[in-house]
Amino acid sequence: MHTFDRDRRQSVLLTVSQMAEADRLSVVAGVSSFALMSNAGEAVAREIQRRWTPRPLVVLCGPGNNGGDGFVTAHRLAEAGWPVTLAMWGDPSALKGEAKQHAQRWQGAVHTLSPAVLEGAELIVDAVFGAGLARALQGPVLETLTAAGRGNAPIIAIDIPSGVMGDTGESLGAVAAVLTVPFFRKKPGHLLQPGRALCGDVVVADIGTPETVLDTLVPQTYENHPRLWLSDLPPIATQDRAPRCAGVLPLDEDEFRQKFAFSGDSLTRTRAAAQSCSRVVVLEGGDTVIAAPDGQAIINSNTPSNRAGASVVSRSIIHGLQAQGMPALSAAAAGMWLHGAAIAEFGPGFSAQDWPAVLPVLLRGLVN
Ligand SMILES: NC(=O)C1=CN([C@@H]2O[C@H](COP(=O)(O)OP(=O)(O)OC[C@H]3O[C@@H](n4cnc5c(N)ncnc54)[C@H](OP(=O)(O)O)[C@@H]3O)[C@@H](O)[C@H]2O)[C@H](O)CC1
Ligand SMILES: [K+]
Repeated sequence: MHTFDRDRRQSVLLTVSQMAEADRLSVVAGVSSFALMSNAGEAVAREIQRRWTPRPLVVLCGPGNNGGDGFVTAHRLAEAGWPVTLAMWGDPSALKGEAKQHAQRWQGAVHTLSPAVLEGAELIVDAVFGAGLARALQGPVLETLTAAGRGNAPIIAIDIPSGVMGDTGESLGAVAAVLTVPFFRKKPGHLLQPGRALCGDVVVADIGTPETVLDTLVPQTYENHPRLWLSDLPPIATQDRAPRCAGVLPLDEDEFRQKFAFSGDSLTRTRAAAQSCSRVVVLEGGDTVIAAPDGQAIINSNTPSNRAGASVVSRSIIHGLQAQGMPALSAAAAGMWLHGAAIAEFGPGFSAQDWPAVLPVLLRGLVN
């Protein structure tokens, strides 16, 4: 995990402040903020056109750059012949920078944000707040998004559903999207619950951010993926009952609360626990977090999101891997990922005894 190679970069998660820094570094590297926003809004339009034929679509814009992206998406889809209605929360003349420039290119009306603008909508684009969410939704924003959530029109969120905190996945009034399009990399809030469930499908768009910005940012959080640990994987032996995992402390929510008093989101709590006990800690759940004492953390995204309670199977796998010399963080990440993949492949009835038969199938899938 300590070698920051090209493959592992694909799994990086950036915090809200790291993403802002990535934007700043992109500009230094010669990609303008105007271009980043064009690329962002166009990417969202493209993802919509890939999935739906033209139909009445309402874009809900906010007062910052998330709203700016929404103006670009609206502009691009209207150019392509879609019937687009745009509504904005806040005063359009107060928009700044590239959001203002992109808003000026929008030829249609700018309606005031209210539930009434949703009338007749068959698709809704949520571009109210993204990374800049600073407090709970209220007033017309909350009323309009709540009405959108109650209706039948699918919601597409630009960057992250408005109301989900990018660093923690906490919801401050968000409604569920069917599709979320973040840019460059995901943020922890796309994987931590309830954020993960509110995002629907997550499709990361390339908006021209140079990969080299990651050299400066030195991220510490990853989405679990075999590319993080495959090269550390030994042949596997398993135990048939839940063992003590020497360098790894796997805990479900109840066990965690009995042992630690940390509060906050699961990423923050697991990191704090790992640091305090100088071991790799796994907090099992629908958004399992694996954290090392040095601050590195991996969020597992292939476990069913309604999962709760301890898993004898994943603990057995972790123990088996560790017993064969796999480093603790890699063993914990591999164990959780392989368990999630096994459930997806063979169903929840899968047990530790099935493991020797299942592993080759999973490994073949990975190699292919
Ligand atoms: N690399 C990238 O990911 C890029 C992302 N882009 C897009 O930019 C947004 C982030 O833009 P930013 O302007 O920083 O933030 P927002 O648009 O999300 O919102 C900021 C404004 O919203 C106000 N705010 C925040 N929370 C609330 C609330 N609950 N109620 C009312 N108003 C709220 C905030 O007001 P303040 O008073 O707190 O200042 C701001 O006015 C990112 O999400 C992407 O969509 C770039 O376009 C391309 C690169
Ligand atoms: K949004």
